[in-house]
Amino acid sequence: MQTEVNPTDPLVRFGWDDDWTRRWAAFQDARPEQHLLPARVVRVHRGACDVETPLGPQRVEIPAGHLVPGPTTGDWVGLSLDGPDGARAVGVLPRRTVLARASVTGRSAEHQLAANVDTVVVAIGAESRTTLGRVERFLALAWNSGAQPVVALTKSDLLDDAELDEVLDRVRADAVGVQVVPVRHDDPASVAALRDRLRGTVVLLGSSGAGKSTLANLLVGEDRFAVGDVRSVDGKGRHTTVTRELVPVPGGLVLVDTPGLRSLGVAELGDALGTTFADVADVAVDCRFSDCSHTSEPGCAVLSAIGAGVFDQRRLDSFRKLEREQAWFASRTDARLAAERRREWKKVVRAHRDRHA
Ligand SMILES: Nc1nc2c(ncn2[C@@H]2O[C@H](COP(=O)(O)OP(=O)(O)OP(=O)(O)O)[C@@H](O)[C@H]2O)c(=O)[nH]1
Ligand SMILES: [Zn+2]
Repeated sequence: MQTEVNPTDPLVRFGWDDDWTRRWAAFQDARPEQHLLPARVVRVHRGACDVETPLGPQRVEIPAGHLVPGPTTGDWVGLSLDGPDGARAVGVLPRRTVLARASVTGRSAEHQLAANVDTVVVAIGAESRTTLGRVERFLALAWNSGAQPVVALTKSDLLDDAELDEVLDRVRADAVGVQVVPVRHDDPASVAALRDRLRGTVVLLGSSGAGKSTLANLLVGEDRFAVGDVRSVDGKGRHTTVTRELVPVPGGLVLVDTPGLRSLGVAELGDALGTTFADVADVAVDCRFSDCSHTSEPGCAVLSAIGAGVFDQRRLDSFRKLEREQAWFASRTDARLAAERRREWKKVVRAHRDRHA
């Protein structure tokens, strides 16, 4: 008896699903003359990537500028095996989602953290009194990527029941449309409850010490990620996971390990800001003036809602802060584009002058 072996089966552990089968068929149809293999980017190096292929892991060279967009962790790529010097990536499959942030260097280019993420787990230490503004920022980042956010309220064992209920209420009120799940490392049932809400490729985001590595280990079922007060001795400060990796989780998830996001900028959030602050945005449509700043205008529905206790002033402030940041980012991007246009224009002018000199 013969059973059909699907050549992409080994990739299921790395997130291959029916949707990717379809996307892959379209990708191949566009390149009928090539023999291609699908592969997922597990780790990105300068000029090369580690990928997982149906034949196992492999390192492929990616010459600078060879692939646009450059592959990022989580991308699916097409590998050609026809070349003289081993596997070569010929293209990146259209992405389902992209998790990105404004670059740490302050330059205006977005910094891509991971591609094709389905679920973003925002880890918040229940005991940490994390400013909720920070949570909203992580949520906005998640919504903006196209992935579904879920909040894990970690270390819930550090609070008594009454305290936990209070924190849960507070976080649930601010995480509009997002499941908030309390977890603790000594309670497997709490981890299972979280896991039930995850699907596909999963990223853990959260402040340093929020318990991401602990949670990752619990999900994977082994101690793969360094936990806790490990500090590097190179003087650079904290020890965190430095390479992003895809780790298959038993039961069909793929975990992307991201280093602690220390300076988390908000790139162009677009609609994501409105989704994160759906409660405020829903009310704001009832303001008398369409450009209401919700500070002192008559007929401001947002201020009325704050007065009536629908949400608090802090939430509005947080919304405004992220809005300002977004506007700043957009202006930086505009400035950069304008500078590029000027440079292009100078080239044109110079070429013109040279021709007529
Ligand atoms: N009491 C308690 N402590 C926890 C729990 N989860 C994590 N911790 C502790 O919190 C500390 C930080 O946990 P990590 O998992 O390293 O946090 P992290 O978010 O990965 O931190 P970075 O790697 O710096 O980003 C460690 O000392 C953990 O032992 C929990 O459920 N309960
Ligand atoms: Zn208003």
